[in-house]
Amino acid sequence: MENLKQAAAVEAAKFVKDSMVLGLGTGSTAAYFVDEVARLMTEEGLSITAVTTSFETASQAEKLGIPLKSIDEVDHVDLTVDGADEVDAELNGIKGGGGALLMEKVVACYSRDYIWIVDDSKPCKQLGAFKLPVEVVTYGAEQLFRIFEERGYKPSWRMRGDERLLTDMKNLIIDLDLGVIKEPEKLADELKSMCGVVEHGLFINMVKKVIVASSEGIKILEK
Ligand SMILES: O=C[C@H](O)[C@H](O)[C@H](O)COP(=O)(O)O
Repeated sequence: MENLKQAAAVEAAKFVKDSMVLGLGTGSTAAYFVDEVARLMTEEGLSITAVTTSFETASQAEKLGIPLKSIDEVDHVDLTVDGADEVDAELNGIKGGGGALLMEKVVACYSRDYIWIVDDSKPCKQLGAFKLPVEVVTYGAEQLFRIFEERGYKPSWRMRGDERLLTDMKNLIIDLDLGVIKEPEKLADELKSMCGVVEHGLFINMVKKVIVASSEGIKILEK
């Protein structure tokens, strides 16, 4: 599995050009891409500026000497490369398994190009086997949890040890166990309209290319 994640990351690095502003994703697959960007800088002399999607990725990039800026300090992002938890045939997906969905979505929104790198366990027919993360402000979170229960969305708090996980942006995550999501766009609209919901892990019509690594090799899915 680790080899596949790395293979997808190395493939994505082929789209990196000198002087780019890169968005660096979060998670075990994206971490290989961050390593690869550092290698391109040191071994091939590329000059890169990066924007990160979590404190965890920022810490990795800093250790590797990749120059970082915040999303508010750059006038554009050329390319963002990130992992995903599920990807369907339309290249819609679920992200946020590592709790970084909000910063990931913000950086993706402001990126000119956006690629996902996944191993072959991630593509699926329909989204929903993976619990859908919803990031909510702490104030009123119990009300949202109760409403999700009433709607049959089987919510659970994202935990870190015995405590509710606080995201990098100091919010909570409620995971919804929805089963097959028949109408992702409708659900996305519903969630976005709920008071106190900051963001959800449905990434619809955002990614242009998905690099899938399997033991057979690399496959690139494009819109
Ligand atoms: O919050 C985490 C992110 O959305 C990750 O990109 C996603 O969970 C995939 O992570 P991994 O590559 O570790 O499976």
